[in-house]
Amino acid sequence: MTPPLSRRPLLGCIADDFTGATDLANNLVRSGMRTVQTIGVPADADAAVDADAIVVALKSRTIPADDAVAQSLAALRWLQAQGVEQVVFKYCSTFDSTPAGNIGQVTDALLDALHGPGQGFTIACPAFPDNQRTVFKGHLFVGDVLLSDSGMRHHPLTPMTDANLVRVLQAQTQRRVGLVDQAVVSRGAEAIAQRFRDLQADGVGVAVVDAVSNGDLFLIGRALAGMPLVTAGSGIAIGLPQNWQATGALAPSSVADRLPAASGLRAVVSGSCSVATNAQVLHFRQHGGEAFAVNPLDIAAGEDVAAQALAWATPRLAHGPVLVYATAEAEAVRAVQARLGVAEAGELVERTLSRIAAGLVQAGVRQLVVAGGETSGAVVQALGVTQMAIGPQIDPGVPWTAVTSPVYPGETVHVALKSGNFGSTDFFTKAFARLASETRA
Ligand SMILES: Nc1ncnc2c1ncn2[C@@H]1O[C@H](COP(=O)(O)OP(=O)(O)OP(=O)(O)O)[C@@H](O)[C@H]1O
Ligand SMILES: O=C(O)[C@@H](O)C(=O)CO
Repeated sequence: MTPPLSRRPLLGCIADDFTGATDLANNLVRSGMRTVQTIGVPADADAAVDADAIVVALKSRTIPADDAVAQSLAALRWLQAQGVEQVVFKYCSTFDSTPAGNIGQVTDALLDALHGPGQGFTIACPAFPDNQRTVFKGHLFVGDVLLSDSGMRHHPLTPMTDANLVRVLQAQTQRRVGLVDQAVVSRGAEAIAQRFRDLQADGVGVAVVDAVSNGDLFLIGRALAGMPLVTAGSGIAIGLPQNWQATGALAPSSVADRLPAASGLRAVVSGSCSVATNAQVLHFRQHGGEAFAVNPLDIAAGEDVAAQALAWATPRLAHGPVLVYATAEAEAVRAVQARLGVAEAGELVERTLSRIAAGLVQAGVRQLVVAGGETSGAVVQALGVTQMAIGPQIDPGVPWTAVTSPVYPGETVHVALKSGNFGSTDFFTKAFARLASETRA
């Protein structure tokens, strides 16, 4: 049964990875929506969720497109059962995908489900200016360089070698892809909405939308009022809540959840090989942090690397946060992939890091930072997490959360899921200081 109107969430979101989900939930909370994040599609179809927005976190970014579509449609059906008015399909601000998927394929499936086969219209807008992701003339920039000139060209699973999003998306979708460029966006919400109508009349099904500032995202957000499906990065959260605030359906709520006080031991598990994470690992080690490097070739050779890492970490945990990392520079990653295969290398490392994370929590870690979206997905699943409450922001896109897990009933485990490219160089030390100061009684 659909929950009563007054308790219905307004916005339902489907995120294609777990760090991306907390990133979106964080931005929604900061923009005035009480937000609940679930891990996977909850089993209870009729659960009444007391929140303005729900983010369903999937791990569907790099799985086969058919599986990603099936999981996304299951999430859509569950969100529809909650009575949501609008759905956001959230992907990476660096548009992580390949011609095999999954952004275009999932977008097609969601549009088909909402509007009928081949029908409907939506946007694609990965812009997140607070994290230096901007879209101009359909081209995605990371800081001052094109996506294809950024570290993303070496991504282990989804190397991004073309910054032209119209071209990238057209290779993944059956629908025609169009563009709403900055000249239109700067003219305001009505001009943007008119351009949506014109493009749709011309047979376009998905429009890449330029955005170079939060101001653009506000204007785009207004033009998205009533659009059943929006596909975007987390930046879009800045512009959507205003539509319900304008109708009175949403009372502005102020802040993220106040999380319980931090306690327990501290650790970082990192499987991200991004430029930012490599710098963060180096910074942690150069500033005296204790660190254990996981070598994928040792895992492939049959060594019990998880047991070795835990034996190394256990006596050190009492003295401060420890770091366990597979993070490596692009050249080293390529060498490993050449030996083991891309997917196999990724899976081996993810499985090992998630066993290590579970072992660390078993050993008393209650403050855990995880770096990397795929890695976070594996870790959160290994910890049996079902829900995450969003707390204080460490850096744009990365909040602390308090997790609910039947594996740790009654325990507070604080977890921060850091997207590969997010966070300042001193993130791994700053994060714990932030949690201590923000949750102090
Ligand atoms: N040394 C390594 N060699 C090969 N693969 C590795 C190595 N270290 C990590 N990996 C794999 O690389 C992938 C990194 O993806 P992950 O999503 O965790 O990080 P990211 O892409 O930087 O983060 P995000 O998705 O948040 O941007 C994982 O599958 C991980 O297991
Ligand atoms: O949008 C981003 O950049 C992040 O939320 C993310 O999805 C990284 O995995």
